[in-house]
Amino acid sequence: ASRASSIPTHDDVDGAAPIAVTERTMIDVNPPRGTRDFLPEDMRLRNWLFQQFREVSRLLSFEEVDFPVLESEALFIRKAGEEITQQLYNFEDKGGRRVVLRPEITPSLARLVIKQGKSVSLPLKWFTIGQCWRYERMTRGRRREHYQWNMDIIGVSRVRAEAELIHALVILFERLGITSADVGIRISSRKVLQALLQTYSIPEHLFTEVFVIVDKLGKITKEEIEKELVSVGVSLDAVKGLVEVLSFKSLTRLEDVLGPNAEAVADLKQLFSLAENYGYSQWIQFDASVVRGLAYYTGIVFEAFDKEGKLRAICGGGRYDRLLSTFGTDDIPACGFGFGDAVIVELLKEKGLVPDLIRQVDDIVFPLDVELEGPASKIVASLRQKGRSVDLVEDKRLKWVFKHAERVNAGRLILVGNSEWQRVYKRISTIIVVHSDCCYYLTKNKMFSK
Ligand SMILES: CC(=O)Nc1cnc2ccccc2c1
Repeated sequence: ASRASSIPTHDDVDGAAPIAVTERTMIDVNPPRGTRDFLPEDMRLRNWLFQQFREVSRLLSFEEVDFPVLESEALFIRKAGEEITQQLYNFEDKGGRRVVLRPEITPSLARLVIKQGKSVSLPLKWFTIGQCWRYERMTRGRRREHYQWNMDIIGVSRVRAEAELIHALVILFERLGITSADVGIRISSRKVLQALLQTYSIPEHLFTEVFVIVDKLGKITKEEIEKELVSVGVSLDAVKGLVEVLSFKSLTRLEDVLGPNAEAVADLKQLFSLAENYGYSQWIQFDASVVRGLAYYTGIVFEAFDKEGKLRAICGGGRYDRLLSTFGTDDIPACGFGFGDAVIVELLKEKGLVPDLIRQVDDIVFPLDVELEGPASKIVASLRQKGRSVDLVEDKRLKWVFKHAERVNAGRLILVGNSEWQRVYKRISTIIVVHSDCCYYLTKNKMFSK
């Protein structure tokens, strides 16, 4: 909590005549619940991470796009019971419109693709990094906002698209110094569950709800999962069958159950074969329990996880071939992933991989006399003109300036002096240079280097 200033009020000072006090209470200097400020050090890490995201996007020849954080609520109203739609940061604006702070990026991307219609040629490979919001009861003390890197491929129906997206993830992890011993990528397909639900003749309109419930595997108990499945109308023996297949970790076992012509098996085999050629097989594994919690996935789904099992999913994604048609246009195949800025930083800290991002300044300019402010300004202007970052310092003692030069890792310290100073520092010209690799200290008429 912020320190409130303590001004005596009437009751503090007994007996005194009431005095008019202008209550100077401090505003709460903390950001809203569940949100963060970024100090320079935090911002250097965030910018470094986002620079990695951008560089990987460039390597995959994705183009950057952006959307408003504020969206129409209608874009996110879905009836599948997803946590994300039950925590909408929604409100009515002054025009009486129902709006939200977006909880995810994909629906905005779908909206823009539809808006562009024929004016964009497919396939599209778009990426963005944007803040997403959720309104969580603070009981869980979890954050209400995070930044997400999203990569999406629109207009490619073959699993080549998923293979490309997974390549992006592998490149990103490798760039951060993370290996396949630290992180794995679990891959499955919603067509696995779909095929099973059909064998148990469960009606299609239940599929999405079943997916969202099954995604809670590992987060709630099996009994609760079974109870929720039965409550949406899945027969008990179907539940048993589902849970059994969801424990599969081998494609051949899956093929035994679904048969060699199952689409799910063909897709996954093709994906694992492409992975061989990309050279990232050691990063991926089939795991039938991966369903992901978003209602709109229709095919391959994947998520990256830390092999020590200490953290929540690092990122996740999948194919969503029906989303655009639910927004009223013809089917356009699509797949993508979302990669949050929180878990990855926790992982980097765990692995000691957080880079040492020091503050850097090329030059510090310090006029030694107040009447040298003018000449100092000329020096500053010419240095900045040359593209050097310059920190102009004034009203400080020289001792402080030297400390500051070290603190900000200055390449050079430029003291602007005049003839008097030359007499004082006999052997020193008016320009004293502090090199980053060795500092020159000045004591009374004597100079030595560290
Ligand atoms: C670990 C973390 O901060 N997760 C997080 C934080 N804020 C969100 C906001 C919207 C949607 C998902 C979110 C997820």
